[in-house]
Amino acid sequence: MNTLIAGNWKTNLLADSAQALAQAVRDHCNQTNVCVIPPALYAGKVAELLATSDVALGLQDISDQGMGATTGDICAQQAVDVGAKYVLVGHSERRVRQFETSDLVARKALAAASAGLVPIVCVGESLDDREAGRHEQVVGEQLAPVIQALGTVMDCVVAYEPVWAIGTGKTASAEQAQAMHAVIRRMLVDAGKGQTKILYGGSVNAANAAELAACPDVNGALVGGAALTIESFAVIVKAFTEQN
Ligand SMILES: O=C(CO)COP(=O)(O)O
Repeated sequence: MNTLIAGNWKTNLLADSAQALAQAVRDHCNQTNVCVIPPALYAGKVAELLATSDVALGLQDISDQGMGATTGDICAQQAVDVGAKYVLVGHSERRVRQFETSDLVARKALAAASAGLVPIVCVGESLDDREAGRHEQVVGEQLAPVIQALGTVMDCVVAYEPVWAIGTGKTASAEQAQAMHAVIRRMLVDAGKGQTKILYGGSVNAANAAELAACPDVNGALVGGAALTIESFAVIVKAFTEQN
């Protein structure tokens, strides 16, 4: 199964609903190519619920620093300790609201990989960038420092999430997604990382998943809103699993 379908729960859900959703994913999508990414506060409980399943756990962010004096952060070693396999770095909500630079994102990706986590590196252009025709350049500039920082590390995932498609109900068309994924693929191939999975994220839902999954360079999905109900998430998981 050369695909990955990750549900990013962002800052949604409380303890009870997070546990109920984890149980539902375990019961309906018990596959090694599925990952849930709950709020960090609930990661321990979710990890317990997933312990006997094939579903992987991810976290939404980590510090670029190791253990020590970084109040409020979570370090890579702690993410491993709680049972995480994946960690998102560079989500646009953090690039925009927490002013994260691509250099910081690259350091986070390296911190994750060095601790044995698989970083899911998020890249994506704003609406202004797309309308100005700068989208490929912007995504290239976001990805380049990460590729350089990761060096010979092979176990990473890239998620292309156009900012204008996140939470807006406005998905990139299959053509737009494939075109950008092909650009990303070329960069990865040039760096000797051609086998890296490239996920698409941004208003993926039960209705559009199959069309996106059919794109040759779309190897999975990073799902936000539609990952919060098992009905839609299970349909997305099935669509990508069948294509890959
Ligand atoms: O940001 C996303 C996943 O990380 C996408 O969110 P939506 O699926 O809600 O658009």
